[in-house]
Amino acid sequence: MAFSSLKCPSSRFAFPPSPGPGSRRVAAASPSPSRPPLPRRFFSKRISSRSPRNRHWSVVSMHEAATVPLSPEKEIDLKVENGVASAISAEDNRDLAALSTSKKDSTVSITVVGASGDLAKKKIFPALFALYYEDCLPEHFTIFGYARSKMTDAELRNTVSRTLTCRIDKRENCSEKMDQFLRRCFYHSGQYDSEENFAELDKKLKEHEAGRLSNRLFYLSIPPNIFIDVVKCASKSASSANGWTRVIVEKPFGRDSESSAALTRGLKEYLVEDQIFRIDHYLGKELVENLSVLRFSNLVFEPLWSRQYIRNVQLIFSEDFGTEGRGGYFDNYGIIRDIMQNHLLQILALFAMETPVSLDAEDIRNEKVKVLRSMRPLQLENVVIGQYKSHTKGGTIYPAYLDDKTVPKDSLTPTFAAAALFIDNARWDGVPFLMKAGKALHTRRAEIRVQFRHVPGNLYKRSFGTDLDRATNELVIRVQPDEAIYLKINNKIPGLGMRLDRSNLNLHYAARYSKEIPDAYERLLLDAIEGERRLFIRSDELDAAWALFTPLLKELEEKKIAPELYPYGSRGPVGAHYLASKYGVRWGDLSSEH
Ligand SMILES: NC(=O)C1=CN([C@@H]2O[C@H](COP(=O)(O)OP(=O)(O)OC[C@H]3O[C@@H](n4cnc5c(N)ncnc54)[C@H](OP(=O)(O)O)[C@@H]3O)[C@@H](O)[C@H]2O)C=CC1
Ligand SMILES: O=C1O[C@H](COP(=O)(O)O)[C@@H](O)[C@H](O)[C@H]1O
Repeated sequence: MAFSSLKCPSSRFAFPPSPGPGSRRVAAASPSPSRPPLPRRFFSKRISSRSPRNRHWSVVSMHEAATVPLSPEKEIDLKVENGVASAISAEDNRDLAALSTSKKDSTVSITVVGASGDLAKKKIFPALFALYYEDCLPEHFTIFGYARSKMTDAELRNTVSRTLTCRIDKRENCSEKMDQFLRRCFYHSGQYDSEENFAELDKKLKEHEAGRLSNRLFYLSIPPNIFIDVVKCASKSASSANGWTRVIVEKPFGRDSESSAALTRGLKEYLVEDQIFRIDHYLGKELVENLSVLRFSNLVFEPLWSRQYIRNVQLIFSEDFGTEGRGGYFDNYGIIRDIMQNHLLQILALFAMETPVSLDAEDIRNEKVKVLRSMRPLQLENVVIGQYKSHTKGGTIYPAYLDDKTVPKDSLTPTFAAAALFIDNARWDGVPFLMKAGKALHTRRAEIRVQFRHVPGNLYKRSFGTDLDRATNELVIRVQPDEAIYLKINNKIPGLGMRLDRSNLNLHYAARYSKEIPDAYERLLLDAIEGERRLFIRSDELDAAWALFTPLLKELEEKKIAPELYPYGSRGPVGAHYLASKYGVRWGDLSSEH
């Protein structure tokens, strides 16, 4: 199967890329004076100037050096050898051309490190299968699971097969596709800090790559304390000798500014920034991807996107289950680090950033960093924390957070937090951005709510009364479940009288689009394979995010602030309402007609 015949959407970006990423990539690939040389040869990036032919750049980039026809007057070739970027000579170019005569000559090897774990089984293998089913994976690919657990290939396949689903339901031959997919999955058992074990993996990968140009993706689905060991061994013993090597890193990226910086330093001893794909799976969610489209491609929204028209913005995450089974991990992090500092803050940055120069990853990430750096560090008086307690309902006893055996009996770790954040720039001066995240609440939901100011004057005072803010427009972007975008408007109730109500202009995805929405991990894995970095977190974004939260986290811990208890399955601590009302805000999700 050739790429031209892929069912996979061939251009996932509606607009051509900006002409500029080349220069930035050069900078990223160049070594800083203090960076030690890369342990192996990281080879070749090709950067094209804008031309009609690279309109489908995401597909082109899937094979980078292997797929782009040589055209010296239009393209800059870069060779990155021992960390040093230099132009490729004509002779090199001929070698490269020979090496890359056809895309059939390249292959992608995906190694899931921590393949025996929960995330690998629950998300990564199913996402890879979905990509395979959609013909989004290249013709030549191999998937390796790597972990310490002893397992044969057959055992891995058996385990993986239990989690694969034919999500794309109306298609036939799903079980045949599953068999084909599983035949391309293999397993290698090894230690995470053994270069020797990674060299064995390298040998096996080479056998599968069969002399083709090899591109390698490592997905670190492991606890963060072993990230550096793995990156060291993989880069020394199992990185690609002639194609790209990329590493997807799962959160948490540290616990605070210092540990995050240390992790980044550790990773950068073996990788350059461009090879590091820090994943935040909320950025791969359909409605989060759509945020920029909604805002920047609709005249009815973009001019309203500022303090002039927006009264407050709410970012809400809630789960109707507790931390059961993950208490050990969670207790070390808490809800602020688990959800707010990453998922909700990333959404906020996308929501509030200025218009980027283009849709290029660096342009978008530059704007996100700017807005994050314009934010006021969080203060204790603008934060409420909570922890769920046991609750009995309908004869069922729901456990308290502290009932988890892996959680210390006196833990003060918050399972709920609400916060008011502010962006001190011209666009958002004075507008509260309210965040709320909690476990074991009454519902599962993630949404963005934008409450607009009231229309000046009070023409309809007989209908609205004096509380004009009750009758403002509200835009709701429901990320999950049941994806939707709806706008609350004031409307005349049909009839001879003049009575108003609030009704929704509703874009309900299930009703509007027949296609099933891909899982966030599918989009992100495909992006990493294609080298598209837009939805991954750059290190300066991460620094800015930690700078906002670190002082607060330290203060909470040093002062041993006790969380307000709330019953399992409730709407959370009352303190969250007081916090919102301090800024004249009502949580939109708690109103009677949300
Ligand atoms: N699970 C989830 O829903 C989510 C997970 N994440 C992150 O993804 C990563 C993987 O998550 P998950 O699969 O749940 O993690 P697991 O705890 O299941 O760990 C994955 C694998 O890593 C190995 N491992 C576990 N603990 C240790 C240890 N202390 N030392 C060495 N190896 C260890 C085990 O493999 P073996 O013993 O076979 O070597 C295990 O199967 C983590 O960083 C997590 O924070 C992020 C978002 C959601
Ligand atoms: O990263 C995390 O996300 C999940 C929620 O993800 P979702 O896609 O199911 O909404 C959360 O449960 C977990 O605590 C957190 O680590």
